[in-house]
Amino acid sequence: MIITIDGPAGVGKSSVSGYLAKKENILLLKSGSFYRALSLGVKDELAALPSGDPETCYELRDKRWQRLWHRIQSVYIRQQDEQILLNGQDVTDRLGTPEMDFLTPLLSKLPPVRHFINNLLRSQAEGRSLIAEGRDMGTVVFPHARHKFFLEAGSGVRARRRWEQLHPKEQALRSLAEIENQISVRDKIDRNKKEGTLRAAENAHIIDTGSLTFEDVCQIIAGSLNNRNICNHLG
Ligand SMILES: Nc1ncnc2c1ncn2[C@@H]1O[C@H](COP(=O)(O)OP(=O)(O)O)[C@@H](O)[C@H]1O
Ligand SMILES: Nc1ccn([C@@H]2O[C@H](COP(=O)(O)OP(=O)(O)O)[C@@H](O)[C@H]2O)c(=O)n1
Repeated sequence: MIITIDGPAGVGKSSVSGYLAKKENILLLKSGSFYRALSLGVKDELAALPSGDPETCYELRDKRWQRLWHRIQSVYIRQQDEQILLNGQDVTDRLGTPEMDFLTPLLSKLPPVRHFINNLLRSQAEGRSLIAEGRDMGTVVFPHARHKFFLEAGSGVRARRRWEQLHPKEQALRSLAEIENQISVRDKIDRNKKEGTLRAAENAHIIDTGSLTFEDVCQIIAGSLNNRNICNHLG
């Protein structure tokens, strides 16, 4: 059984899918973590590009692109339990930084990068029951998934949730408006990708989480899965 949960940043994908995967004792594949790990792996090459954006050199297919592509193909990413290993090293705690928030959409909008990660995700999933969360799990990576969900909420609500996740020291340094702006920039890139566009699959159950609690969302999904064992202590 494959369950997909897609949606934009801060909408609740990772917390809801993490909870459900634990309750069901099935694999959770966080596709964003794979894109983030790849960005971390080629961060120096990205920084060397003008404006740090690889799109131009990809379109020109020039030497800089060949160097970057060669480097991408040499990166080895694997999920082990809940950890993400980059070339054998646990990098899970290094993936959620503002730098990775910025770099990852720039890399993930390139079609060959998406094909590279899609193959990795499918190979991790082979023959297993799982929840896959991200942007295009229900539309591209697992189009035949039995259960598809798409979470949405306004950027203001999502920014507040992200801000509340920060340590008080970081909250003092970053305003809500700055975080909302960064989320909107990321949404724009993710919604305008040539491939793997952020959008709901036609047969996805769309849930607006903006005015719902975490528990509400879990219950709606559990109800839709028609599985009383999931979230049963919540209801
Ligand atoms: N329905 C909800 N209402 C309020 N807060 C939520 C809800 N769902 C998730 N959260 C909280 O919002 C924050 C962002 O959620 P997260 O699951 O990391 O989003 P995403 O994976 O979509 O970026 C987390 O602190 C999470 O606990
Ligand atoms: N299936 C996916 C998942 C993530 N991504 C990219 O990776 C970035 C980080 O994804 P994430 O899921 O870790 O981000 P959050 O929604 O948790 O903030 C996104 O902004 C996308 O650019 C993607 O292109 N396709």
